[in-house]
Amino acid sequence: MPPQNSAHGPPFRVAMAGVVGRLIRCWCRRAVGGSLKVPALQLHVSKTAMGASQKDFENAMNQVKLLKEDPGNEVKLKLYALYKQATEGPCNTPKPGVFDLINKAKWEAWNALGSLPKETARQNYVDLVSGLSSSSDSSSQGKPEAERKQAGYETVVMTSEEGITKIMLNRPAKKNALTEQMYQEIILALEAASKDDSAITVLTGNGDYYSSGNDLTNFTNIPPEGVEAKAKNSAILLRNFVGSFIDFPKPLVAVVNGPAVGISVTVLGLFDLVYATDRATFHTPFSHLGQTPEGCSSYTFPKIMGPAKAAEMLIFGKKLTAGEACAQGLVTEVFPDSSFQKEVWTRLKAYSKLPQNAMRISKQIIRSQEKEKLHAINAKESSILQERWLSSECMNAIMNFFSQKAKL
Ligand SMILES: CCCC/C=C/CC(=O)SCCNC(=O)CCNC(=O)[C@H](O)C(C)(C)COP(=O)(O)OP(=O)(O)OC[C@H]1O[C@@H](n2cnc3c(N)ncnc32)[C@H](O)[C@@H]1OP(=O)(O)O
Repeated sequence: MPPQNSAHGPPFRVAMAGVVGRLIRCWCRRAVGGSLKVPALQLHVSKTAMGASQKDFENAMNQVKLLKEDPGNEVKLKLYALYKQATEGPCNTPKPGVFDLINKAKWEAWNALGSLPKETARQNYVDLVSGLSSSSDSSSQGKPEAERKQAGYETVVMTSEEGITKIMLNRPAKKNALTEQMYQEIILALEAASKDDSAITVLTGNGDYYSSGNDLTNFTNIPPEGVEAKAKNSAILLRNFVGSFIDFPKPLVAVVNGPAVGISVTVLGLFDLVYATDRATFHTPFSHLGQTPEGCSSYTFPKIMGPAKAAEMLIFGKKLTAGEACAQGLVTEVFPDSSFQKEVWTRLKAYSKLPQNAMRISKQIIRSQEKEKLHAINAKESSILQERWLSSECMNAIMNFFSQKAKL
């Protein structure tokens, strides 16, 4: 008998029978479909392959997603083969049948690598992606500098001006819901911002929302390996995403231009300043979604606002106004919507002229006191969510959203 939260247990059967059967059939088609996918989309990473080159490997996997041009099937096959070799070693599966053309091509590409060591395959993957990225970037090099918009991002807009790097979530039609690509682009953007010459980094949203949190369609893109693998990969992505906020070395400011939901609220506890328009609201409907807190909020929220107020938000899903969030210490200051942008940017431009190194070192002294603890909490929250995502409570809540477009 499979466990209650198994992909093949009751929740899955309920979903199959439910009004969203069409959606599930679509998942299944994707799962057995013959399309040739670039392996970066499968974020499962060998746990044994740790160290600096593993980080390069993960970055390369993220870079593949951001390629502007399709590299073509030959290169995709090469990437696939190197990825498999780097993570699993020499080809270990039976050769697909003669009519299974795509899987046969993939198998042959992997098999052709023979006994190439995992480390070499990982290095070759990184080198291949680096070559692809630089040739795809070269097409944007002739852009006027005045644009100051940094190339390579599709779901966020990254700009640098007057000592401030701004990362703007850019899916206004979907309320800036965070897709997997968006999480990855934010990780990359934060990494780039941490190394650029700006004094301050800002995260904000385009349109009327700051962000509606995790894009619930993320849960519908099930890989051939199944829902357990999906949950595992999502937990890795979540952990990396939150980790890049924990480790961010410079002053980090949230310019909350409208309502914020879910993970876009929880990570606010890791920012140095949170400025909000009076139109903003702060909502963490985790229990409604059968989920549990992330973004280190199980630790930062009780610390910031006290355990009772934290419980109201994180357990009972109480939505706070900007004024309430400010009174509870989650928001630094609230501005009238009519003058929000002007007032906030004037303030930030003044701050950006303060001595950079002093600001950076001050931040690091503050963060260093609990960095390890935050990473441990992030790991724990991510692993608990990995289980939660497989629960019937969570699956049913997501089904509801898609079947009724239920508003929380
Ligand atoms: C891998 C890491 C995982 C980390 C996990 C994090 C947990 C969380 O973040 S939990 C929070 C998840 N978010 C939600 O539950 C919000 C769901 N959305 C809503 O409740 C509503 O859309 C809204 C209250 C945010 C806005 O309602 P409103 O009536 O103003 O606008 P809509 O017509 O509903 O939205 C416009 C458009 O955008 C789509 N959309 C909005 N938010 C999401 C979302 N989170 N996921 C997917 N899609 C979203 C909405 O479906 C509409 O799409 P269509 O125009 O195609 O209908």
